[in-house]
Amino acid sequence: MPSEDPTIFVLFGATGDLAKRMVLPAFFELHTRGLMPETWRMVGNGRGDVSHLDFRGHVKEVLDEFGPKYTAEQWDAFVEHLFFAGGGFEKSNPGSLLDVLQEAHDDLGPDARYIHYLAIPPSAFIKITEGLDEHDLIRDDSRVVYEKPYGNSLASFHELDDLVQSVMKEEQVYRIDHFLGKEATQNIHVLRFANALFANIWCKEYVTQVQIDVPETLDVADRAGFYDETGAFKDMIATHLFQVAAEVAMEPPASMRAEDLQDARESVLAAFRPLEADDVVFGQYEGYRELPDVPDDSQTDTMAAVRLWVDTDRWRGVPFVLRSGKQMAVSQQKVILVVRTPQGPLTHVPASTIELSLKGTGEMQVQLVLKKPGPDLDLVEQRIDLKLDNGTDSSGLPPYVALLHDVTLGDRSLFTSSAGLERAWTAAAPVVDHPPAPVPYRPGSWGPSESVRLTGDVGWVLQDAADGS
Ligand SMILES: NC(=O)C1=CN([C@@H]2O[C@H](COP(=O)(O)OP(=O)(O)OC[C@H]3O[C@@H](n4cnc5c(N)ncnc54)[C@H](OP(=O)(O)O)[C@@H]3O)[C@@H](O)[C@H]2O)C=CC1
Ligand SMILES: O=C1O[C@H](COP(=O)(O)O)[C@@H](O)[C@H](O)[C@H]1O
Repeated sequence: MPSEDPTIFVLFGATGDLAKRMVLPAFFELHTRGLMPETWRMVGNGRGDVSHLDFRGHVKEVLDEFGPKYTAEQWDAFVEHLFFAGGGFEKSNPGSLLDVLQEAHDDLGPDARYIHYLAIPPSAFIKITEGLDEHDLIRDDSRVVYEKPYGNSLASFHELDDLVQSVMKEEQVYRIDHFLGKEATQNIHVLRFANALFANIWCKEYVTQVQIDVPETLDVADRAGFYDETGAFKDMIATHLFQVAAEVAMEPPASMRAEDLQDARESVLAAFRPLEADDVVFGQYEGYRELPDVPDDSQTDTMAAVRLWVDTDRWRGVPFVLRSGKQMAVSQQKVILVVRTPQGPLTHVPASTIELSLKGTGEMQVQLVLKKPGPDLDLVEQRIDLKLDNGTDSSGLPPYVALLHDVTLGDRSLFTSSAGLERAWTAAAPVVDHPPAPVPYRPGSWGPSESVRLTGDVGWVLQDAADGS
């Protein structure tokens, strides 16, 4: 359902990497699916002087590389909405943005609302926010989308958020964490709250460990400068994987409305125990320091694993073990609940697992212990595989498309809140303040073997399955 409000999107960082891979294709997909507001314009912004025509050419190239297949008619209908304002944008110098916005208002009317999207490096968030305030571009109906990471530490989170809260209301802020926008992440709620089979075992009495394992084969060569300042812990663990952990660990919300879901996530984030040194292992792949823009003595983590404790009655004593890294053995995104073995007549039974893949529309595997057909009571492990789009005719919306759509509709349920992020950075603070030295690992491996210690007797489920152990 599209919004009826005439809308001017301002895309800061429109020529950048994220815009190219995700945001511009998301605009196109929303438009071709008929989900954009009825009247809209997008004004790209950047520091260079790019004509409207050149920007349109750039967007076409981007779509050819990263977008869905499209027809000439679809492109023609889309391109007329695209404009560019160059010369940068800040408090002391707005470049050409104000003039280009005036032209947009001449077309869409003086009351067209603004949706600002900051697809720029986090170091520029403050400068652009101050500029928006100075030039009266945050009105009562405006919305502002911030990319992640929203802060790099508890202190920098506060510095940014204090400014943001002073120039707009919390309801106007959309802090993106695209893992919350994944179809499969949203399915965690439904799987759990719609099926007693899962609802009843979603607690410490039945689950012995939760693993959120996101190894990537990707390297960081094309964004090494950014990555070296960030590292795996901040890029993935304290951001995306903490939010996914909160989705898994939350208490049932009062309803599925945005405020109730956010409340449930915030409450459980407050129960994340600040990490201790013994709960963290950092790795760095061999060869990383040879990349351009990476110092020879870089201590940046290209892999991080943590054991997180969630101090609620539901989860006390159950480790949530989170791992992610670059140049690892496989690319997977799994939430794995390791289920306790029942007390009963069968002994030495392997643990069963519930595995949820966060990729695409999601998949679920349940690993069960069954009787091997035959005269003896031999046990065998079997997997049930379920594609979560099975039996439906819908492929869902990719995360950036879904989240941008939610921004146009004013639905903040899949965005992080100020209180929630403060709690996440508080739990992460001991590691941010005193990061451990990274242990070297071989590219294409599972990272340093030291991380196995965090999983206790369980071991890394994904890794053991791949190794056949
Ligand atoms: N790339 C990715 O895969 C992902 C990125 N993100 C987040 O998205 C945001 C953008 O990332 P990405 O696109 O990779 O970054 P880029 O380095 O590509 O920067 C985006 C654009 O921002 C503009 N820019 C750069 N520095 C400044 C500055 N100091 N002041 C104003 N504008 C500036 C540049 O445009 P110009 O030169 O035209 O001014 C640049 O093209 C970041 O917050 C990042 O963490 C999140 C998930 C994934
Ligand atoms: O935000 C980020 O996410 C990607 C992984 O995203 P996905 O779309 O493949 O699920 C990660 O590779 C990147 O380092 C990080 O900045």
